[in-house]
Amino acid sequence: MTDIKDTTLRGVNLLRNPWFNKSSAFTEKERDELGLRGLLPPRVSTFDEQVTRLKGIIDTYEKPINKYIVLEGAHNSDECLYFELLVRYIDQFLPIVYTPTVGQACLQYSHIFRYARGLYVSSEDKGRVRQLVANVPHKDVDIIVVTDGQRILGLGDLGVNGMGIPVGKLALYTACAGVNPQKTLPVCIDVGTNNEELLNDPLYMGLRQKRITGPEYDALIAEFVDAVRERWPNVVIQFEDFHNSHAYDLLDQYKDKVPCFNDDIQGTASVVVTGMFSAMRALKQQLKDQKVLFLGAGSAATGIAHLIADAMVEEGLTREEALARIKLFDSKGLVTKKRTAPLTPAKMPFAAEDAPAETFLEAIREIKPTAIIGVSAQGGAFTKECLEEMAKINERPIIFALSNPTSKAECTAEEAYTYTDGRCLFACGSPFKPVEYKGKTFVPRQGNNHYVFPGIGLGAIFSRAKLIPNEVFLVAAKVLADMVKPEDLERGSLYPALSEVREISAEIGAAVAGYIFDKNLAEIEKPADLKKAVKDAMWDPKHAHFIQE
Ligand SMILES: NC(=O)C1=CN([C@@H]2O[C@H](COP(=O)(O)OP(=O)(O)OC[C@H]3O[C@@H](n4cnc5c(N)ncnc54)[C@H](O)[C@@H]3O)[C@@H](O)[C@H]2O)C=CC1
Ligand SMILES: CC(=O)C(=O)O
Ligand SMILES: [Mg+2]
Repeated sequence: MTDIKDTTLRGVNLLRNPWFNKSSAFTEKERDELGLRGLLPPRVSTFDEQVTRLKGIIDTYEKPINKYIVLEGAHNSDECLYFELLVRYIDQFLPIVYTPTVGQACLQYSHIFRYARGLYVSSEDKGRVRQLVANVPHKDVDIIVVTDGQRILGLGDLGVNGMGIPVGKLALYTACAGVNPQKTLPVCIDVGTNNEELLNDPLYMGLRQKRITGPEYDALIAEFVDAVRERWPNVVIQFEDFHNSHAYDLLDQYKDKVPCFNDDIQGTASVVVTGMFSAMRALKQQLKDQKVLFLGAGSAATGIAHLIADAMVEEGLTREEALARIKLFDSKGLVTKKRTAPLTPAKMPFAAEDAPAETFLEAIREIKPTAIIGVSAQGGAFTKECLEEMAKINERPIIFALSNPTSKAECTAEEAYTYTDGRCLFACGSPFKPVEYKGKTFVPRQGNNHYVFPGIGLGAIFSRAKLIPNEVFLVAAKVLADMVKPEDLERGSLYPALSEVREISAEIGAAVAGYIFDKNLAEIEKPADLKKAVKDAMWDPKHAHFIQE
């Protein structure tokens, strides 16, 4: 037997270490030689038996949040077992460790907290972030997901409670793309919170202060980026769920210096462009002929809008023509050049000359979009009237209700199919069950960055990318689109089944790595068979052997 794990841990310390613990699966010989004899029930379990046992425990809980708590228990006691469960039952457990339940977990984070995981950097740590980073037990870290908790899904400012998101995203890196969990690090930057409810919650675990911002904030982030790069020079940094007021600034500041990306701006754009490509296949139309109206004009909307424009330009439009086909409607109405407050550089290119509409419904009537894309965190904002209007204007309207968690979705799948008389092409941010409408079963799938960020990160890690160019997000969108089968489209699915996600991530990983190699942005030699090399590099959840049997 090869691959013998080397650890100095013995006895109970081994059982308490989630990277090495096999619990009841430690073999007779391991129990003898590692000081475990007597610390476990006598019969050795198989891995399958352990999976069955854990699944059985989780299945006894009805409330998703309780399933989350039990799953996190497993995450923190035996990572292999946790990830095997996720991989085997991805459809069942993704909605628990990710949206929507992770949203609930973040809301309650300081009340359900049991195990510390990852790295917390607070504004009180200014000047000593290197010491904090030195305390991290990981030898190597390939990828960090970092948030400051200010825009957690569509739930707003959750301060340090936002740590649930980096933890969940990194769980997907391992389950969906085979990134070694021992080389992943969730990070929460705590600069305070402006959420009064949390500030008044006696159990809240973050700093009890209003958020710091400005130069002090920038300096803390810079100190953090420098410290992690000093210890792990190739580490990929994924910025996640930062408020719009910081998201673009951070990306602009670091994208040409370190291998990083903003998942909400760039990962989301990639997955939504895939959804549009699939819709084009179903409609037998081209992207360059669409008119897209967004509800929301923040990080996600502008990221998507720019990548859709890029894809339209690839189809032959000039940039000006492409931009003119896209409009944004935000909390102040249609984004126009007539606004008194200056528009952000991300919004500016899409600004209409004038505001012919006060409400979103009026905007639909006026602009006559072929697609509406909701990234506004306004649950129910795609009203019956909006959906009916879209169905009046279009034979097959494109309706993407992408806000998370489910409570923030602009409409449900059922509403979308019902109010468009079963004619719409629909995608959602959080999962919805299949919908029966007039004898047909529609299977809505998620236009959620989870289809792409694990593969993009995998490609960047594999190639030891120096930088992550924006073009890879269109590369990933095309790879994912190619994996959508005619049978998927038949059922109204604009994305492949989640059960294929490891294959999807391997394909995206290879394509992204290929792009990075070709642009001379890789720090290693390109292997002859890149796809095989990427696949071979993926980590599988299998318990280690500690002793030659
Ligand atoms: N499906 C997916 O993969 C992703 C979904 N999202 C979701 O998109 C939502 C927005 O995320 P971000 O763009 O990062 O947030 P953001 O805060 O940057 O943008 C929100 C936008 O919604 C607008 N808005 C607020 N109230 C509105 C109203 N009543 N009517 C019209 N517009 C309104 C705001 O003006 C702003 O432009 C969140 O719910 C998030 O969960 C974000 C990233 C990925
Ligand atoms: C999916 C995601 O990244 C978000 O809702 O923020
Ligand atoms: Mg996000």
